[in-house]
Amino acid sequence: MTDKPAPLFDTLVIIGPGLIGSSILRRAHEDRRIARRLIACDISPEVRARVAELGIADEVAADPARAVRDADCVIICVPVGAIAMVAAQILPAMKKGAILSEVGSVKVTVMEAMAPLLAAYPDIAFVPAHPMAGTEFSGPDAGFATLFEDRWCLLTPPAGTPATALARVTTLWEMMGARVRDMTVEHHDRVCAIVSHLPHLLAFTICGTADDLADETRSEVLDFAASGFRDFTRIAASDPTMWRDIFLNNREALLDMLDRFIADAQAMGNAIRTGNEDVIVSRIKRGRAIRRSLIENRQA
Ligand SMILES: NC(=O)c1ccc[n+]([C@@H]2O[C@H](COP(=O)([O-])OP(=O)(O)OC[C@H]3O[C@@H](n4cnc5c(N)ncnc54)[C@H](O)[C@@H]3O)[C@@H](O)[C@H]2O)c1
Ligand SMILES: O=C(O)C(=O)C[C@]1(C(=O)O)C=C[C@@H](O)C=C1
Repeated sequence: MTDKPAPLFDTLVIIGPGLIGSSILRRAHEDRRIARRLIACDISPEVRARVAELGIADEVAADPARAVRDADCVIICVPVGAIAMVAAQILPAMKKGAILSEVGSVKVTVMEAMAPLLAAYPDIAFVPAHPMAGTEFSGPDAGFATLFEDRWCLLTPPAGTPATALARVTTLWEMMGARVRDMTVEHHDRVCAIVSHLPHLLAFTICGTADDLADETRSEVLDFAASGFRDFTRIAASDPTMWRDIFLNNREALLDMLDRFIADAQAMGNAIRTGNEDVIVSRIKRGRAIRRSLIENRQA
């Protein structure tokens, strides 16, 4: 008889088991090679009760400092603006050698807020991660075990991160089904500004613009929304707290991408105004090519 190999972590703690946190829990609950013991901790009593009902964690806790005491790895899955506050609550309680991670959609400001906290705990390895996967839904009911399948997970380890900690977090995300890439926090925030944050800004804005139109036009928007507009409304349905935090924390990169977008949109407007078919057609062809390459890379 062969002994079963030890799981990647003995105790894995998820703080904030919403869409992302509960998806990690679901996957780890299905695949017990990831962790022997799963603990979920949330500030909301309703979320805690729901996670207990769903049965996706071995324990559900209210007090973050108590929840992390035995953890080998803690992943903070709360909105970007609350990550450092949660870290300040748990770092003093974590054991030496443990790994602290988070899944926030913005990295520069999180790293700036975390650096002074982490300086007091040199024995904790901090390995930020960002799974490029999600939906417009939030909360523990929205999660699913295959959310990260074939998606990218971007890691932004600070200089000096122990190689073993980085390797374990890489393995964790690979076991979640993701493909993993390391990058700097600055590069991460610029990439996400164009591929995720600007598209959401445009979606929220176009829905607002349509809604601001006269009553008669608004009814037409609703009547005929089973079209291109509908695709914008999906991401425009996303959580206000999460997106407020993303926009305010990735301010510079997002505003830079917005300026570039406005210039390009104006160029397209000019082409339409002057009847410049070549510019119009080449833009459309570029869009089609990008869509095709996403499909080929299994990202659409
Ligand atoms: N939704 C996405 O598509 C997506 C994708 C990748 C990364 N992210 C990032 O992941 C994080 C979580 O997003 P989500 O969509 O899972 O959010 P969510 O709203 O579904 O879940 C967040 C959970 O955190 C809890 N929470 C909030 N403040 C807390 C605190 N101080 N202490 C303990 N618990 C707290 C909430 O009660 C909630 O259960 C965010 O930082 C977001 O930017 C989101
Ligand atoms: O698919 C969606 O609904 C998402 O909004 C997911 C999405 C994205 O923009 O791609 C949103 C925010 C994240 O940080 C990562 C992924």
